[in-house]
Amino acid sequence: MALLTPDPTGTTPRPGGEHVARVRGHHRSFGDVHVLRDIDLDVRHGEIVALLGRSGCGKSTLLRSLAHLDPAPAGEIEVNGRTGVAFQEPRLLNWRTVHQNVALALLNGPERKQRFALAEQTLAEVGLAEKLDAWPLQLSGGQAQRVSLARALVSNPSLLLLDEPFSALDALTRIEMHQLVIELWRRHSMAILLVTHDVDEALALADRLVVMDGGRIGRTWEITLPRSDRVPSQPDIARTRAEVLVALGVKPTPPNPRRDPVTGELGPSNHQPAKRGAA
Ligand SMILES: Nc1ncnc2c1ncn2[C@@H]1O[C@H](COP(=O)(O)OP(=O)(O)OP(=O)(O)O)[C@@H](O)[C@H]1O
Repeated sequence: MALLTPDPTGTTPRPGGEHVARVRGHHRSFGDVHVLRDIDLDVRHGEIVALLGRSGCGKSTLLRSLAHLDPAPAGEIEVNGRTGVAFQEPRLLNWRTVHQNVALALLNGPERKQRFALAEQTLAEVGLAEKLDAWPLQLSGGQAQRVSLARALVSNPSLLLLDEPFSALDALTRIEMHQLVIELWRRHSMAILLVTHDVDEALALADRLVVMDGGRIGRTWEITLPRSDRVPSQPDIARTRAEVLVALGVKPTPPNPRRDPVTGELGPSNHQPAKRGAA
């Protein structure tokens, strides 16, 4: 049975229940290939869940089901309220301005003036108030991804779905985007489901980490520390990081003793090669 609750009109009130999304027994095949098997997943109101897994394990397929982008979902998929989606590529319309790109996400919603006012407000939230009239091709990769975030947020979703939205960005821009996501999450009281390959990104952003393996949900870690305390609690984070990597099939890294370049012996060395001509 497919139980879908899309909200194209944007009129569904915020639900009082515990879960913003609830998936039960979801499976998905493409021809003979079973990509998702018997998936159960809950996303609670206001939490950030990171979905990790090796390439091809079915993360994007699950996210597409939650975003109502899959025409053939199987099992029970219930989403309370609106969803917004941002993908790895910004997917902007190059023949529309930044302002128009964001306003278009509200096409089935309020009247034109309000659509553009909401788009302007959301673009200001992502730091692009000055770029309303810019064309997508005039933007940097980070700016384009901010527009994509604004487009996902403008309808005030209760569940923001992010499919590796920062993986193509440079490291510094990625850190800025993480800070932006946390700011937006605080302001918009929404839940976020983040698909990522990056364990450190997941640890930096998520309240809960879910690992997928072979089309199934595997282990889950609750990050119980308040977000503000997360940075000082490095031992907990390091342990979870190591466990997640093992769950992803990455062998634990052995200690990395330095091999003395001259003697070949293992262990830290302050050996300085002798200067030419020294006695
Ligand atoms: N429309 C489709 N038709 C046929 N096969 C598909 C389709 N969409 C996805 N698949 C297959 O389903 C599997 C899972 O794809 P999916 O994109 O969900 O994986 P993923 O975990 O998100 O991978 P990545 O991390 O590399 O993005 C892959 O083998 C993919 O080839």
